[in-house]
Amino acid sequence: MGDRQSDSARAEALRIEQSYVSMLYGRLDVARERAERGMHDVLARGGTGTRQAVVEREVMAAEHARRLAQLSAVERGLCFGRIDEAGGETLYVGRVGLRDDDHTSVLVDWRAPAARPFYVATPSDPGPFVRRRHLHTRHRDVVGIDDEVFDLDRMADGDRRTLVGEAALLAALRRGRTGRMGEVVATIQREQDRVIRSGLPGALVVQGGPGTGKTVAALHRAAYLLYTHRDTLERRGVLVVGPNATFSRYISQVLPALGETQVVLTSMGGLHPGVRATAEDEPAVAVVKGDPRMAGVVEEAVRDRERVPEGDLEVKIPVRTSVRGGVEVVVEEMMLRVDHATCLRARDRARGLRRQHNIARWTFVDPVLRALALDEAAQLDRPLEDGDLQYAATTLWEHRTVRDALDALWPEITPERLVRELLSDEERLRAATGPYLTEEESALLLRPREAPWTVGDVPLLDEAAELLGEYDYGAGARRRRAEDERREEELYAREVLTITDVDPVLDATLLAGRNREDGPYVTTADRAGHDRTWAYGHVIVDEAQELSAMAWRTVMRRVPARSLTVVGDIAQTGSAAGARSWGEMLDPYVKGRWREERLLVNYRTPAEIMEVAADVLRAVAPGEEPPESVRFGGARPRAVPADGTDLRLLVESELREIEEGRVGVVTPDARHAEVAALFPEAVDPLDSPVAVLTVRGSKGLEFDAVVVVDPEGILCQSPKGGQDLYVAITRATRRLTVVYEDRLPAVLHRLETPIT
Ligand SMILES: Nc1ncnc2c1ncn2[C@@H]1O[C@H](COP(=O)(O)OP(=O)(O)OP(=O)(O)O)[C@@H](O)[C@H]1O
Repeated sequence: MGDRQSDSARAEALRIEQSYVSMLYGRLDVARERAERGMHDVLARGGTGTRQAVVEREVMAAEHARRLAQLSAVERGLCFGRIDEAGGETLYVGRVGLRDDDHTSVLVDWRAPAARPFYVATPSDPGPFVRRRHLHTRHRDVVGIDDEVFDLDRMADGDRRTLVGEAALLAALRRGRTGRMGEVVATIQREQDRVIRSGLPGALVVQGGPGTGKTVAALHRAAYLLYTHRDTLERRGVLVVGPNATFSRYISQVLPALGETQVVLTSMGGLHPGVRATAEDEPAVAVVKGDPRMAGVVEEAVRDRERVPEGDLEVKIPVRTSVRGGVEVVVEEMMLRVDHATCLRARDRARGLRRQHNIARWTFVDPVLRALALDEAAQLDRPLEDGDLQYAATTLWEHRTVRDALDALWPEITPERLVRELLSDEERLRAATGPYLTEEESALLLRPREAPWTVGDVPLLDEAAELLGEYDYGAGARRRRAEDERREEELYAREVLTITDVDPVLDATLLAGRNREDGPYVTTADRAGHDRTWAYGHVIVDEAQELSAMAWRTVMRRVPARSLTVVGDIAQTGSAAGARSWGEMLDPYVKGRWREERLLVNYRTPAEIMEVAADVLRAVAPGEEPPESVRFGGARPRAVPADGTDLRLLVESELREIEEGRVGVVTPDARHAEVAALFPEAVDPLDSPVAVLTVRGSKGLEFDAVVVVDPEGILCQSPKGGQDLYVAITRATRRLTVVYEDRLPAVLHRLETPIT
């Protein structure tokens, strides 16, 4: 009887919600048709007219295009919940705001202030609200409902009869993992909401244990900030820096699913345009490279490229050539000389200007060239008039020998060449590190010339780029001119926007780009991603505990306004050059201006597995408390000896156990290749059902079942081995199996072992 009653209550609730949701999709269709028609009309008007008319047309076309893209992105799960007040008022919350014909709001955008109670009301602090209802939809159908009741007594009778469901959050967390992080707008928790809606200025640190939703909250924060501060952020863009390229792919779908595209996703290894560094340095090398003293080393390396000859400068130039057998040969040469003091003066003047090396080069080259020209004239007994001197100097520059001689003293040089030669040339390295590093530290940096770029090299490249300035100064000037022109057009477009009073969400940057006859259709994110000197409006750094002091210098250069979200967990620091405290890394830039939010609930890993992780954490970081799991249940975490275990069969049985989802096999660095060879089908760490990863490669990811291979090997692989084991264990959303070699590390005593 009771069951039948609740069945009919569910059916009744579903019917009511379906009718409302159908109405919302109707509104969405109307809005889409309107945008499509608008676009069509604008394009039909043709492509000629005054500049004003062209810009106006572009304004409208861009507006309709943006609106269309936004309306398409919200089709799936358009409306995901409602919140009811005691007085009978109801607010539906969804991915976008919609109004009816009378301009009454029928759906509130999740980022709008009005939607906030949907996320923050709780039974202990409900405000005027009595119930939160989650709606689950498939395509356009409402297929499920979950209710959270704050105050049964204050609910209207009709509503009380149609109460249904289980906690929406737990349902969301139980789903099998797909290999891509999804958005969680429907189930954002109160503590996460505080992070998401925290103000734009200053640095916000989001500290939280594994699985507390730091990443997911930070990405929703990006969407919230772009919605709330669109004016500032759309022009400047938002940069998200993750630990590696796989992680960037893992999170890449979250923001587009929220309708946001103005975001650049990259990793530390990708922050220097033109370089994709993936290799990692040995821990001892990483510590030296990440040390702030390296800024001095790079500066010294640049100074080392600003030399004067030991004595006078001597350069041979050809005086007479003849062609023999079709080849030009030098018949007579002369030696030109510039005295040491003149060279020294030229260098000191060029350095004194405090301009970047490649730009100051001309201040050095010019007087030396003139002195060479004067010497040439004196030797040939050919007095030079004032105007002739410049000409003679320019002519000398045509000689390869002259250019080579001056390049040897003050070369035009790229950051890549500077850093490569610094790290592979013992003499250069010694000269540059001398004032800053010990001999042992310096020796650690030396490597072969053909060594691949490492992630730790990127801050050095960035530092060098800052000090060197543009390579090919002429090209730089041309690019800057083009940028100025573009900026002017953008300003013009903005004015038109104000005059024509169209929707302010229109991106004038896009508009200016479209106005250019030559340029491709370039978004802010596109332009920013290719420009090392781009100043972003906001920067989000994930797994931020791994960044070295030098890496922070690189990141901070990208955000002069110092508006940042710094996401991480000090207890998970795996890099030897990483953070021991947030203050240590952030104080040099935002002392007194950073605030911390803590996330304390683990949404990923069930309590049984977290108990095992907690033992590991206590051993490496006494006093640190692991986050509390929101879920119990699942299989008991277990340990099996490697001897007598077929790893392939074990993984296959794990795949069967989870039915839907993925298995992650986590190994010590040294055993990765050997284990990966057992699973040739595991080609993609995100898309294959099985992924074989080192701990570093698994950072930020999660798997339904995790198999940790050789825990002792992980513990011993670096001074941060304990933290690594903690990270490996906490990747699991449902099952954990540890495969140990000779004996199980004592810290894992809680695991169930086979009875022997
Ligand atoms: N409010 C929520 N609703 C639904 N799922 C959530 C919520 N918060 C977090 N999750 C889920 O919990 C898991 C862990 O989240 P996330 O990866 O953001 O955690 P994290 O703190 O960055 O973890 P780690 O430090 O271990 O990388 C993800 O699957 C995420 O989707």
